[in-house]
Amino acid sequence: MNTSRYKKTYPISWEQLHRDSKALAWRLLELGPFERIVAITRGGLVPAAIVARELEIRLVDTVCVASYDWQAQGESVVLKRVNGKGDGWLIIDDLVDTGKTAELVRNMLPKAHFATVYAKPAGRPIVDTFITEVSQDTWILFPWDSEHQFVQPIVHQR
Ligand SMILES: O=P(O)(O)OC[C@H]1O[C@H](OP(=O)(O)OP(=O)(O)O)[C@H](O)[C@@H]1O
Repeated sequence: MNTSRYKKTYPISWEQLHRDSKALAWRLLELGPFERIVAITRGGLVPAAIVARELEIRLVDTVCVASYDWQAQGESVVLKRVNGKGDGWLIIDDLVDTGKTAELVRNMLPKAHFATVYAKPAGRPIVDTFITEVSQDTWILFPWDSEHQFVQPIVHQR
């Protein structure tokens, strides 16, 4: 595991994720209509469900991408594709970081609108719409990857 590129952690609660995904839906409302959502697994699944609910989109597909080098963001492999050019489709992911995943999926569906909830500077140019930017050296800790636990008072954390 290579954690060296992260200096900060940005923990996100379920409530915040819900709120940010709804903010994304509000923005996408202006840019649609979209006939179908393509969620990038696995991180895109929860935001895609929220956006699908808010925009009343009932056609939801998945593109399944696995990166085998957790936190180091090494090679990504497409495990499942969808066919089509993506005209009028909406691709949803939780995060664009280096932009590698987005590039893969954009090549697959060049006409689709690409939206993420969070974006880091390196990946930002490749997405059409996002809500919150975080710095490149921040590790976004999603609610499905974490649980509540005791922490030391901050005076003891230095
Ligand atoms: O811009 P990139 O550097 O490609 O990183 C962004 C991708 O990384 C995360 O997925 P992850 O590889 O953690 O897989 P998971 O969603 O299945 O956990 C996230 O959900 C994006 O798909």
